[in-house]
Order: sequence, then C-alpha cells, then structure tokens
Amino acid sequence: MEFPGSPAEASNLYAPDSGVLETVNGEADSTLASKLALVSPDAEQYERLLQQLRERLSEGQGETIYVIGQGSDGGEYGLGEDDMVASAATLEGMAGQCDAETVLLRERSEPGGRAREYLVRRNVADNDFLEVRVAVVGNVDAGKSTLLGVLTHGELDNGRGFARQKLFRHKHEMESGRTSSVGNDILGFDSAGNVVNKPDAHASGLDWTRICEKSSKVITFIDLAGHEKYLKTTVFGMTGHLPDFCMLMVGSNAGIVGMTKEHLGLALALNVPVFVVVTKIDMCPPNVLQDTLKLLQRLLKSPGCRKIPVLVQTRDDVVVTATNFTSERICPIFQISNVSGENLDLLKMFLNLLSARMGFSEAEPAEFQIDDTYSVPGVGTVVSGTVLRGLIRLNDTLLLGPDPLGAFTAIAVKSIHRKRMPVREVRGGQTASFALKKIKRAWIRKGMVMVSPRVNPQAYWEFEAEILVLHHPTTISPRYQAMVHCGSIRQTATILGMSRDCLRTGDKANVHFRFIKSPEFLHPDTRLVFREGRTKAVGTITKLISSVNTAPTNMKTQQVKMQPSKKGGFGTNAMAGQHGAASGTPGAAAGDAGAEAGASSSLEDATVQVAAQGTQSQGEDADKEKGRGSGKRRGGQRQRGKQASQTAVQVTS
Ligand SMILES: Nc1nc2c(ncn2[C@@H]2O[C@H](COP(=O)(O)OP(=O)(O)OP(=O)(O)O)[C@@H](O)[C@H]2O)c(=O)[nH]1
Repeated sequence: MEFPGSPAEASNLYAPDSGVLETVNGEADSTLASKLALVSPDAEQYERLLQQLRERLSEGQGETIYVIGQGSDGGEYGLGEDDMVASAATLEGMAGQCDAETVLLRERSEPGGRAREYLVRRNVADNDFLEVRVAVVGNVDAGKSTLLGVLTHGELDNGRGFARQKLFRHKHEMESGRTSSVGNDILGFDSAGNVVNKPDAHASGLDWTRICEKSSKVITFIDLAGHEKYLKTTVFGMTGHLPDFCMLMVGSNAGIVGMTKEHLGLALALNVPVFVVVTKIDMCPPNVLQDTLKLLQRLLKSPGCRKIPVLVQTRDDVVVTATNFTSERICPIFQISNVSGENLDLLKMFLNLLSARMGFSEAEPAEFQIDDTYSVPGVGTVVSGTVLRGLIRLNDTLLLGPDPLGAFTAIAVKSIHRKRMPVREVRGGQTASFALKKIKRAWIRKGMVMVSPRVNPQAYWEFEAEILVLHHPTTISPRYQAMVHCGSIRQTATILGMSRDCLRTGDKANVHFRFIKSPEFLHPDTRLVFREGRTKAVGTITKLISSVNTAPTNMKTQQVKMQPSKKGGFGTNAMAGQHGAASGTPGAAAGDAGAEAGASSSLEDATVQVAAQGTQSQGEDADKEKGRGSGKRRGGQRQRGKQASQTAVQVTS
C-alpha cells in the first residue's frame, strides 16, 4: 500500500499506541490481551471473551472486525498453525453463540507466525438489515450513474452510457444523459459479504424487497447530480439525506474539473468522510492517470482538506482503510473501470465493510426528518426520510410539524416501509416512509419532522450560527438573504445581525438568521450550508432564538385576518410563531390526542397544536389554554386535523 500522506501519519494507523489498534479486539483486560487468549480459554475467560464480543457487536450495530494472533500486551504478533486453528475455532464458537457469521478478511505474516482478521456479522432477523448511506458526487460525466448501474445491476458498461440507462428517472435525463434529481439505488450484501442484487432480466428494475430480504447489509446510494445547475439538489442530497459517507467520483481522463472541488468541499464542510473513485482507467493513458492521481492527492493533503490519501490496490488495503475510515482523516482512493470491471471487487469489498456512523438508542425519543413527499394512489400522502434517533413502531403517535404557524399535529403511524418493504418498526439511522392518513401532501414541506410527543417540539424563526464564508464575490452584510440548507430544511433566511460589520471570503462570524417563510424545527450543533448563486458559507447552529413577538413582517396582514375567530377560539396568544407558545404542554397534547383517540377511535383525526417558540413555560401556557376553555381551542381535543391543515394553508396563502 502506498501512503502518500506523511509517513508518520500513515504508520500511525498500525502503531499500537495510535488509538486505532491500541487495544486489539477492544480488550483492555490484561489477561485477555495476549495473542493466545483464544487458544484454550477456561470457562471464565471464555465467558468474558464472549461478553466482550457481544458488546462490540452492539457497538458496531451488528458487526465488528476481530483480529486473531495479535495481542495488545506488547508481545510479538503472530500464531503458529495449531494455535491459529484453535483460536479460529474459539471465535467461530463465540460467533455462533452471538448468532453471527465469521468471514476471513485477510491473513498476514508476522514475526511470530500468522495473524488474521475476521468480519463477524450478526445474522439479522427476517426483514431487517444494516443500512449504510453513501452520497455519490462528482463532476458531470465522471461516471456516477454508470458505476451505480454496474454495481447494482451486475452488468458492465459499454463506455457509451449503457449501464446508466437503468437508473435514469426522467425522460430528459434519458435524452441528455444527465442526472437531475436525487436518486436512490441499493446494493445488498449477505452475511458472507456476497452481493445479493440479481436483476430480473424481464422486469424493468430491481426487486428491492427481495434484495432487502436476502441482505444483512444494504448500501443505499444517494446519486446526486454532477451538473452545476443542479447544485441546489446536490446540496440538499448531502444535507437532507444524511449520508454516512461520500463517494467522490473523478473521471481519470478529465481530472479534477468542474464541480469536483465544490462537492469535496461540501462533504468536508458537513463532516462526511470521503472516499474517491477514479473511473475510466480503461481508456486513460497512464501518464494522464498519474497526473490525475497526483493532483488529487495534493488537493486532499492541502490545508483546506487535511486528509491522508491512500491508494487502495489490494484486499489488505481495503481492510485497513475500511476499518480506519470513520476516523475521517483517511481518504481511500480506488481506481476502477466500469467497462473492464477492473478493481470493482475491491470497491465492493470496501462497501461491504463500511458501517453506519449513526448510533441508535431505544431510550431516546423518536425523531424522523422528512426529505420527500409523494401522493400514492389508493394510499394517500406518503412521507419519506430518515429516523434520526429513537425507535418508531406501528401505531405510535407522533407529532408532525412545524406547520407555518410553528404548530405540530398528532398523527398515528399506520404503516411503515423500509426500502419499499412493509416493516413493524424503524430505528435511528434507518430511512423509512410512512403513509399519513387525512393529511394533504401540499401541507407537508421538506424539513418537517415527526417526533415523539416526549420531545416537546418547538419551532424557531431565528437562530444563531457560527459561519465561515467559503466564497462571496463582495461583502455580506445584515439584510443579506440566502438559502439555508440544514438537514432536510431548505429555506431562505435573512441575516439580522452579525458579530462583524461585514463578511468577506474566508471570514468567520457569529451570525443571527431569520427564516423568511416559516419557523423550523432545529437542533443546536447542526451543520448548515448557506448559499446563494456563487456565495457559499458553512457553519454550525450555536443558539436557537425564541421568537415571541417577532412574527415575520410579511405575515402581518394575514395575522390580522386570523385573529378574530371568536368561535374558533384563535386568540392572539395562540398565534404560534407570533406570540409564542400556542397551547397545552406536549404532554398534555399527547394526552389530548389520546383522549380523542379513545373517544373517536381515530387518532389521525386528533390535531394537537403544541408550543411554538414560546419563552413562557409550558405550564403557564397550559394554564392559559385552560382558562380559555380548552375544548374549543386549537390546543384542545376537538380541533380536527383537516381544519388545522386548512388554517395552516390559509396563513401562507
Ligand atoms: N470507457 C469508460 N467509459 C465510462 C466509464 N464510466 C462511465 N463511462 C462513460 O462515461 C459517460 C458518462 O457517464 P455517466 O455515468 O453518465 O456520468 P455521470 O457522472 O453520472 O454524469 P451526470 O449524471 O450528468 O452527473 C457514459 O457514456 C459512460 O458510458 C468507464 O469506467 N470507462
């Protein structure tokens, strides 16, 4: 393997004190730290080894890489033949008890004999699989759609656009050969790491359900457009679809051109680990390929990127880079041909070893971020997106919002799909879609969320963020407006103030933003991209600002229209996003919803408006609401979803 990064950095990967392999197999216990630990453990040692393997499998969301013949006790690495056979048998036995499979990834010579690395992957329950999302970016014609066609359909390309035809979604894409929308393609691996995609020659596409049923791990490729005119979509794909990794494609003959740097910068700004795939090596003269690789490595090592580029040429390189990849500094580089198939096996092996970055805890309240909506005949409105945290089960009640007033509506989860497959639950890190009853598609925006009533969701008009201006032709000053991309939120915001008089390229500042259209559900520490034409800035949300009495000026007339509704009970205080908290506590809200469900046995009907941006305590709000007579209030039980939806629409119209 070549380590074009500094030798010190590269060798650190293997150094026992590097933090990467510092405790082999995660073993901190000195009695089990010897390379001989698995040779003939007694009952107690075996139990501890087993326990440790279980923990590592849960930490790795069902998989881990286990090293045999290498201790962390400072002894010489490597085992003799008999000890290796005995250790492998012990590992096999432990894996069996964890309901996991072992696959030998690599064997290497060490001074004391041989050392091996095994992938230990838990067998998943029927209809369950590990999920890893990979955003695919790169300049036009780098071969993105072609590679995805080749990987997911198992047929090589002819160099004239044969493989990509299977992926295009729009007629104009077929004609121009350019991707314009965010596309999804899946590649499934079984527990032994074999690709399970088997396209049906008679059917037009892949049978996703079959792939998911047979897979232990499914890689979802988020295929993003390469052309500059679709950059908005590309940014949305990178922020809204929450990729675990970014695959940057570079045509070896074209080199680092067009949007390549832009896309790399975007991945870096969003802290998404990047690997590079250099395509078309079949048609590229060797000197041109070398130039492209040199430029690429220089770019990756530059102060703006600070990556350690690693050319992946063997299966060993794959294991080392894949297992150290989440450290974010390593940047593996593959050189492939979609036409001859060269090195595609290395890329597939790498993809099989990637594990999702997003952890999951069942105890956390559920949060689902919507990145797309559909109207499905016979089903109604369907929302798709990513579960950011927690667990969502069939029949759970979630709060959907914020609507343009900053309010949330209780809905019941009546059907869940993962990759087009009906399931009973989804958890943090997984993508899913939900059919929503009695909710109009037009009512739902990208960036809305569905959260557990425990979350006490608030919607914010304003926030502060620490911003770095990557590029701006002149200076940015207050009142400047640009599009904020944050998760799946995509809305224009105005700069109300900042910690400097004006901002130029390269400047950092604390900036106060205000959304122009509707309040959003935000979290501090979320990364965001702020862009308008050629202006780009990246940053992190530092503070969410309550917006009591800070309704957007462009809503004033509409607010007046909304106020009287003596019958409807929309008192001024209840104007979410205008006068703070709207109604009862979320707990009360959930309770209301529950009560309604009991009364009408239709939870989807129960609309609950919960607090939006108020500074008042929830208790106070609840009291006020009670004082107004909760039964008829919008926070009350009798407000129907339809009515609320209409209200929401009126306000924006
Ligand atoms: N010879 C050769 N041709 C390739 C290879 N990969 C892709 N191509 C060809 O390159 C052209 C462009 O490939 P695409 O997959 O459409 O490129 P893209 O990056 O998806 O482009 P956009 O969708 O516009 O962003 C097609 O004609 C492919 O057949 C390769 O490895 N070798």
